[in-house]
Amino acid sequence: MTVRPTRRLRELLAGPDLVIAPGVADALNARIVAETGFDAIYMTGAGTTAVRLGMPDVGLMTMVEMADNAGRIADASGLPLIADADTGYGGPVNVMRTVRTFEKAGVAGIHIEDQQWPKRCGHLAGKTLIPAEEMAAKIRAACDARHDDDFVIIARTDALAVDGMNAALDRAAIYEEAGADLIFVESPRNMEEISAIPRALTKPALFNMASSGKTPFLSKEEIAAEGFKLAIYPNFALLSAISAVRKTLGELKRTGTVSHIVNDIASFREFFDLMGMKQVQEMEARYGINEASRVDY
Ligand SMILES: C[C@](O)(C(=O)O)[C@H](CC(=O)O)C(=O)O
Repeated sequence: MTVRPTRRLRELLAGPDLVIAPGVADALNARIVAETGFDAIYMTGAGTTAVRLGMPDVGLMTMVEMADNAGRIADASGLPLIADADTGYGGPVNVMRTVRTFEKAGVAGIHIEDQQWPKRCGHLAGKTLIPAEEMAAKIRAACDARHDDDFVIIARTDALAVDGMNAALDRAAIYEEAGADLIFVESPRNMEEISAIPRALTKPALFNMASSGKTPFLSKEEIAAEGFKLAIYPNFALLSAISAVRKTLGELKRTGTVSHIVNDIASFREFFDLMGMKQVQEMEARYGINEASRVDY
């Protein structure tokens, strides 16, 4: 019997190692995360907004759009997925529906944050917060709503950038008390702030290895040594893709041909292998259809 993704995430979190979850915004990149051998995966909200809307992370995606995207990533990767669920998309009753919708999508856990809606990327200026008690009620509602006790609820606070470290840690304690399984203190700016976070908590801590440069770029050993349990790398796959696509299209525009770049990019074969064409052919063979397609591609 296959182990539920929620159980697998719980087992990873209970294990001795730092859990590393590269972020993606779509099913294709989810395949690459699985192929590379990671144990867990993250759905970035900033990346999802970029890929689905071509817009910045300022609270434009709806709950259903986010859960739909998450379901596709969970399916394509086969890995336990931690998904960005922004603010939970409303008050406690909205949060309950959010939890159930993400659960149904096959997600293993979500983080919800204490920003006011419309929220913005945690590494941008101009954030505003809801009161800590309001957020605590949302965390309680999230925990009550889950059908699967293994579904992981992560409370994120954006208070550090708004009200400072003491306020952020006070909020973290309130969210722990409300039942959060993990705590995500957004955008620590230096080693002193980074170190203070896991030390102050009673629950495991999430480290956001964001690309903004506001949080120092730490190695997995350094992140683990500080006492964090889960590290997300939201946008590095997407940022790599932007550079690669720009280079390829720039060459096409400049030279009018692709002949000189085909060896530098993924081949047609690699593309279909990555998408699971071999497995599709096996299924076709098992069900006796499409004899003609069972050739090498
Ligand atoms: C974690 C995050 O919410 C995301 O959308 O992935 C972003 C990450 C980023 O923009 O680098 C965040 O607000 O930190």
